[in-house]
Amino acid sequence: MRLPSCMACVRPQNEDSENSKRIDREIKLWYRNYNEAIKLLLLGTGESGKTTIIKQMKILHVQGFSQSERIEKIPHIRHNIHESIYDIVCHMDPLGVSLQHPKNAPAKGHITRLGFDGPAEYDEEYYDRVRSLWQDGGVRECFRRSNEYQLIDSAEYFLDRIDLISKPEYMPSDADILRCRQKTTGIQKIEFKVKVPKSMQGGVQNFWMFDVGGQRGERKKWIQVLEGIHAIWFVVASSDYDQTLREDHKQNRLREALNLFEDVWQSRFLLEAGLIVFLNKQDILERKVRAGRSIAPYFPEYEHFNAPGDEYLKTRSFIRNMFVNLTQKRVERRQTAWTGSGPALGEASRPRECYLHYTTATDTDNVRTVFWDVHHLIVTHALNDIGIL
Ligand SMILES: Nc1nc2c(ncn2[C@@H]2O[C@H](COP(=O)(O)OP(=O)(O)OP(=O)(O)O)[C@@H](O)[C@H]2O)c(=O)[nH]1
Ligand SMILES: [Mg+2]
Repeated sequence: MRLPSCMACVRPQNEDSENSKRIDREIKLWYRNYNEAIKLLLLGTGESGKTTIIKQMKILHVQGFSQSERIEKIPHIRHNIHESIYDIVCHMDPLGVSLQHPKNAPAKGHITRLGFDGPAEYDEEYYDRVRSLWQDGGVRECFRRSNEYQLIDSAEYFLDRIDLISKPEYMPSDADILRCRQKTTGIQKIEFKVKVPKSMQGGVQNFWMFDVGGQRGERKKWIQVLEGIHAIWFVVASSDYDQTLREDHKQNRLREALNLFEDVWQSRFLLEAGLIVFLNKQDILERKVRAGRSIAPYFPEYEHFNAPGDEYLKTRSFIRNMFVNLTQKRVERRQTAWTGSGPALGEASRPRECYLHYTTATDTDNVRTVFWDVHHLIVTHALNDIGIL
């Protein structure tokens, strides 16, 4: 890591050695304070779970969600209900799926006419329509085929809770906030403090965690936060193997994650940053695979892959393996939409390592465990960088 240029000019000319030592001490102290925070950056494609991890950091390391923050989420949660039912019913005709009960046709027509934005007011009449549609076998059939169109992951979670959410006194729980889907645009930062073990100089360590939007149109903003990052958490929606991107209906979501990971791994801006991959959405992956939806039609290489365990364990090992393989490929510095072009700056000052974890970002206990596993690694990496360890 380089000294900031403002620090390079504090050393006076013709200093005596005592003075020099004092100034060195001051610089080191100043440098410590200046770089006090360990900077983590969450990267990954759209809907992989980056913001959900930020929310977990708020639950685990800040004071959680205040009453006013919970109230702020209510319109977004209600809109998640609307966009879920809207996207399902709008895809029934294109997929050739009919309503089980023709009496629900007026409700379907009404929801479709409301458009994506939804009703001006979420009243009892609106919720009754959504409720009867969600109980219709045809709507469920179209929901089961949601990998063939774009539907938020929390659709079932919120549609199942419509009775609770429709109440005037409804207040979102932590679980509801973790499930609420709002696309990130721009860059957001959360700061928190974590105790450092005594074996590693003790005290308290500040963290700054940056969250960026993962959809293609958002990635050109990433360059603004790459400088001085200690570790990247690269988040992958492992369950997306049979889905296509919202922004490009021809591109498989998991393939996009693999391509993006390769760009990040090879980026000359991130050579010194530690890299931790979160193979996220394990709960959905397990459910899908156990329901008989194999990864093989989308990734034919799976047929030749051998690993112990049942179909789910084998699938998750296969996905892990695809990411590990990319870290073992020869480095080819490439121009990408988000790093621009320019000369390579040389290789990293130490061998690069990549750590992979299976995660379910909506599960606070799981994120707590994974955070403690990676925390030790990140602190070591960062303290090494500033010459403290
Ligand atoms: N079931 C389940 N849902 C998850 C998991 N991780 C994230 N989600 C849900 O997936 C949706 C997308 O998550 P976000 O955290 O908004 O994704 P993101 O990576 O920030 O997406 P962008 O902001 O578009 O880049 C949200 O509704 C989350 O609740 C998971 O492990 N399991
Ligand atoms: Mg986000």
